[in-house]
Amino acid sequence: MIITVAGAGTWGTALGRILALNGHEVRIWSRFPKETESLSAERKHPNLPGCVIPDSIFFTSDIAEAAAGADYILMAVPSVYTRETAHDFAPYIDEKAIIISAAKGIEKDTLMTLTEVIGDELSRAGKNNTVTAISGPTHAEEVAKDLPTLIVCACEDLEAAKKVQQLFDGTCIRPYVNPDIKGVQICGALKNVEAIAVGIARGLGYGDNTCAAMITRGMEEIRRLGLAMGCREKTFFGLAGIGDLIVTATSLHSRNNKAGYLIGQGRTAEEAAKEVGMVVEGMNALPAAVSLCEQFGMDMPIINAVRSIITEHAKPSDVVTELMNRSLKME
Ligand SMILES: NC(=O)C1=CN([C@@H]2O[C@H](COP(=O)(O)OP(=O)(O)OC[C@H]3O[C@@H](n4cnc5c(N)ncnc54)[C@H](O)[C@@H]3O)[C@@H](O)[C@H]2O)C=CC1
Ligand SMILES: O=C(CO)COP(=O)(O)O
Repeated sequence: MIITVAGAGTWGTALGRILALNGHEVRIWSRFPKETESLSAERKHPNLPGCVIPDSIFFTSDIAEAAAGADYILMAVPSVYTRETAHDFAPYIDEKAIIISAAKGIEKDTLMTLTEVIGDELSRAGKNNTVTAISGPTHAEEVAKDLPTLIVCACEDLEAAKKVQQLFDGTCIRPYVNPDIKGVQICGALKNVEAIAVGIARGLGYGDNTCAAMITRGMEEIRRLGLAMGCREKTFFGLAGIGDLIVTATSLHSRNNKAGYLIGQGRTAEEAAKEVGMVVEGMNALPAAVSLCEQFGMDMPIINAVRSIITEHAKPSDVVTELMNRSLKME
């Protein structure tokens, strides 16, 4: 199969590498010629130490060249660039190509999932390609080392989801299928905000009890919102749900967890994001998460706590005191 990866960050590169090693013809596109030229020449990614990029991968910053004849377009740019990238790719995408969204986020102004954003741009260009999503506990740094990893391939069209599943069969990634494409993406976007909260708790010096409690209650608030949005309950207890929240809230690879830790240690959100130096999707997703809570009338105390700290500059320790002193409830 010909697979075009849009996005030459750590995730696009790690996915491109395993798909190329699995026998597919892989092209990786980045908007920035400097990035593609350096990756093509060096065959290594600055943020994936020890990972060798196969010689067979072709890098380009030319969309027409990247998309021509591709069977799959795998979108791996950060969520805030998904719409413009889908818009720019749309005219060049083959009508039979399946789109795979690998980024995690919700569009701030429309509250669309990223597959909805991509579908919207395709339909504006007169296209109706099937759009799928992949998600799960998947740090690029570990996939780049071929460590066993599990994902879900999500699409209401199960045949399309199974085709995406087939692409990964034989790699270090064991792929499952999940028809609940909305639930999978709500989990992927919101777990990043919850992971910032857990990172803040760590940065404040709290212990494993606190972190486990926040992961558990964080998942519960995502589940409540997801159910109100019509998602499948099982998704929240699966790879894209609790699986991804656990890895993001506990892994030293996690940019969201790291940004939260730095905030807990006293940095501002801007300073923390700068220090992390890669995309912190939980910060991008925060406004949409807050809007969804309001729209669906949901009480989401941990997401609200992150909002108070990041957007209202509340003192993290005061916010934790407030959380602990909320009225007593049934679990
Ligand atoms: N890194 C990981 O372990 C995983 C990341 N993801 C998701 O994948 C997405 C991408 O993340 P990473 O690869 O880690 O990001 P990254 O921070 O490594 O890379 C950012 C990339 O964004 C691209 N970019 C910057 N401005 C752009 C623009 N205007 N248009 C198009 N591209 C632009 C750059 O080419 C750069 O390579 C995120 O949504 C992330 O949540 C999902 C699973 C795992
Ligand atoms: O989505 C991810 C792991 O599944 C990556 O998380 P971070 O963006 O926090 O590194």
